[in-house]
This record gives sequence, structure tokens and C-alpha cells, in this order.
Amino acid sequence: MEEVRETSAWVARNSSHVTIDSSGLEKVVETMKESIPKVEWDYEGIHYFDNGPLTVQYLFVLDALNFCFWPDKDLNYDHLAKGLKEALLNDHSAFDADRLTNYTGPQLRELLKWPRSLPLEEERVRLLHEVGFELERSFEGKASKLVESCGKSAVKLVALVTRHFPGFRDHSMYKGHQVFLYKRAQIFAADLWGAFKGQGYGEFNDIGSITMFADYIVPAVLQQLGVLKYSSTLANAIQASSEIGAGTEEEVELRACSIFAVEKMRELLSIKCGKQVLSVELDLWLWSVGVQCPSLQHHRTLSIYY
Ligand SMILES: Nc1nc2c(c(CN[C@H]3C=C[C@H](O)[C@@H]3O)cn2[C@@H]2O[C@H](COP(=O)(O)O)[C@@H](O)[C@H]2O)c(=O)[nH]1
Repeated sequence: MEEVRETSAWVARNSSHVTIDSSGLEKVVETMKESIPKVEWDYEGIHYFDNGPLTVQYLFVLDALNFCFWPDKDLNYDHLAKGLKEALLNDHSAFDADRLTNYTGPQLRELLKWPRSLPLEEERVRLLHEVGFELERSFEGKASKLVESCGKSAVKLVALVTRHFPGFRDHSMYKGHQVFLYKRAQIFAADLWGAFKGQGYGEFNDIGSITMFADYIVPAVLQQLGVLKYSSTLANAIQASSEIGAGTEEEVELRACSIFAVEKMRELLSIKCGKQVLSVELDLWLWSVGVQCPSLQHHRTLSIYY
């Protein structure tokens, strides 16, 4: 994703609140010299998988809803994945395109077995409708058709998803520049690659083009590792759990600098240790470290993008 890499690098060069500490970065790479931590996709055992097109439909619905869990302190990503998996095991047609266009908030809650309103519930429902409607209109109702039309290119898949589904157009304006972050579109490609182990629906000749997925967990991990440094105002706001507005300089910098830092980490691993590693692999390792650390303080932004 050249536009994600280039625009994130531009933010990192012009950043006011977040900086990348090169000695912190080198230290982390140093610890990885011996062995690069490798985390298995679905190490948690929470995902639906049947090696076929229904898995693709599951992953697309999952990533359409893969954002903003923190406003409910008891809710997390695992609930979404497990809930959707259960729903599909109980009813194989639960994610048929025509069903997706009709879900209501209470039905979505019931599907996920969640006892109260979901964060940004109306947006979640709207995005499900958008997915169902556009899959039906352009892809015979099937996310697998969308993937098949990408000729084993993750870059094409991200382009196609963002072209057809406005809810996946994760971008911001920053100091007069358009910045592309594309977290959920890229993670969809990565989830396919991980779930299908690089084969079939998960075969992409250019998986190395995907960047890390700028969410709220990985920036916090990078900060804890000493790779990212925050201005004192930003550090205090995160510490106090104050909301950081979507599209503010602080928010864009947190996300874009994380992308840039992981790209630098990958480059350094290659230069210093001769080890070729994918940003997707670094991302999963960093994310798994973050979600296993309950005291991690992350930034709080209400957003449909991550
Ligand atoms: N960068 C990055 N962010 C990721 C994921 C994943 C899950 N990936 C699946 C793929 C393989 C694994 O086996 C996982 O099952 C979720 N998130 C983000 O985290 C946040 C949720 O946090 P919490 O509220 O604590 O549950 C939220 O923004 C969510 O969008 C990832 O891989 N990378």
C-alpha cells in the first residue's frame, strides 16, 4: 500500500505530538536479533474456519465490525469473533447478503449474545447493511467473489474494498494532506492470508505490501517499548483516558507514526540481521503483546475505522 506508507511517512516527518525514537527502535530490534517472535493467526482459537467461501464471508463481516470496543470496558474483539462464529455455526445463512441488509441493533446484539447496546451500535448496523447491499449489487452476494476478482493481489483487494464500501475508507486530513490508513481493509487481506495460510482465498503475491493495522492497541505497545514518544500533553490525555477526537493531529499522528515505526522496524531487521519479516507478522506479534497486558493505557477515539 504505497499510499499508506508514503502518507504515514509524511505525517511522521511533520509530526508535532508523537515522535519515533530511533534508539528505542534499535533496542527493540536488538532483542529480536536471535529470534523474531512469531504468533500464529487465531492463536486464541476464536475464529470460524471451514476452508471455504463461508469463511471469507465471516472474515468480511468480522472486519466490517472490527472497531471501537473500548467504550464498554467488558467488551473486546474476542466477543465479536466468537459471537459471529457461534452465529454462523448455528445458522449457516446468518451472513447471507440479504440477511445482512436487514439486521437491527437488537438483532445484532442477540447474534453476539451481548446483553446491552454495543458501542456505536447504529454505525455497526449501518455498515452491515452497506456490506450486504454492495455484496449483493456487485459480487453476487459473496465476499469470496470479491476476493476472487483480485488476482491474488492484496493491494488490489484493498483498492476494491475501499472503492465499493465507503465504510472501509479509513483516511484523514492532516496539515492539509490526505492521509491513508486503511486499517480494516488491510486487516481483511491479512486475515484471509492468516486464516487460509497463504493458500486459496488467502494466496496473495504481494502480502509484503500490507502495512501494520493502525488501531488503538499497537500504538500503546510501541510507546511502552520506547519506540514512540509522546508530548507531555498527549501523554497526560492518554493517561487520564480523555477522549481524543477523530481526525485531530494527535490521533492521526498516533496511527501514522505507528505505521511508519513498524516499517522502520522491518527495514532495520533486514539491514542489521538480514531477516525478512512482514509488517503483518510484526503487527500480530505487537498486538498479541498488547492484548495480554491488561494495564496497557491506550488512546480513546470514537471511530468506525479501528
Ligand atoms: N493491529 C491490530 N489490531 C487488531 C488486530 C485484531 C485481531 N486480529 C486477529 C487476527 C489474528 C489474531 O488471531 C486476531 O484474532 C483486532 N485489532 C484491533 O484491536 C482493538 C481491539 O482491542 P480490544 O479492545 O483489547 O479487544 C481494535 O481496535 C481492533 O480493531 C490485529 O491483529 N492487529
